[in-house]
Amino acid sequence: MSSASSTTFRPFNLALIQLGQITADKPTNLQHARTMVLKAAAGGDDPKTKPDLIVLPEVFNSPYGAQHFPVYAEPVDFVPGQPYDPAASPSDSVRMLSAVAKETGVWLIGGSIPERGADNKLYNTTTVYSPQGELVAVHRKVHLFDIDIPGKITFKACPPPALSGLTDDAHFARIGLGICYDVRFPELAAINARQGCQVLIYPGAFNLTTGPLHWELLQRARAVDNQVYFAMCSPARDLTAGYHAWGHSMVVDPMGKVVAGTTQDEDIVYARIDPQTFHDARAGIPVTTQRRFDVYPDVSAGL
Ligand SMILES: NC(=O)CCC(=O)C(=O)O
Repeated sequence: MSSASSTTFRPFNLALIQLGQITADKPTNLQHARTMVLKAAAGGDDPKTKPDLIVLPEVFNSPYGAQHFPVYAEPVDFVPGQPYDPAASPSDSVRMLSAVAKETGVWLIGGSIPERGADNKLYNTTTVYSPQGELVAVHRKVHLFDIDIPGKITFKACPPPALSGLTDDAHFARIGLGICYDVRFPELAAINARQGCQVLIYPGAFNLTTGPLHWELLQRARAVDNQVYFAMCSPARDLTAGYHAWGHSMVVDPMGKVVAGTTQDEDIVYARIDPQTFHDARAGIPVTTQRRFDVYPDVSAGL
């Protein structure tokens, strides 16, 4: 992994798949996700949108809900620093994601899946693949979604918390990963930005109560706080499902402008990630060099 100061940042194309048709049948979900990755890889109407990096949403292979995660969980058995052959993975999802990344020759952030760890605990896990199909990064959701807004939404987290926050050095940028509720914790994004990430990508699935109020607000806040590109990729809304996702997958630039997005249906959002916008934001409003850790030393501890 390169150091923060030497990280490359080149223009690249990003595609977010706002996946629909997430059913109770996992093989059907995997097949549909694969079809949509192939579609996204072909690019949109404009050939200039052909993506270098494709993203799937949070929990793309299972219905969303703490009662479903133990049923759909798969072992991944990835140990950082040790060789890992995705084609021989015990996870059906990992094998599919690796194969489709290789087939299309694009980088792939495989949304997230319920994972059963070697410790027999459940995790909500993102896996990332190179265009050769290698598993290059794994992120386990750090902050678990556990809220109670009376009369609106109550969601109890099932898996125990896990720490990770791995970043992925793709050839064009350093990309920081989080999952959904992680966006509410500015510290995680700040740490990744200060480790040199220029782009933060969080698969997510907000709901119809907090989505309209906070989904865009939080992404624009994290983008402006850190002067980075920020993107979240949601499942499409399915009112017949137990959990109603907000949708609205979007990409925000380092000035806080929403540069691409969609509404609630299945769709593919294409965006051009432009390092010039990143450099201009940091040159024009130089907060990244103006921080006063002498005044707030507790925040700098450990970073
Ligand atoms: N999947 C999640 O973590 C949902 C988070 C959410 O909806 C929120 O309001 O936060």
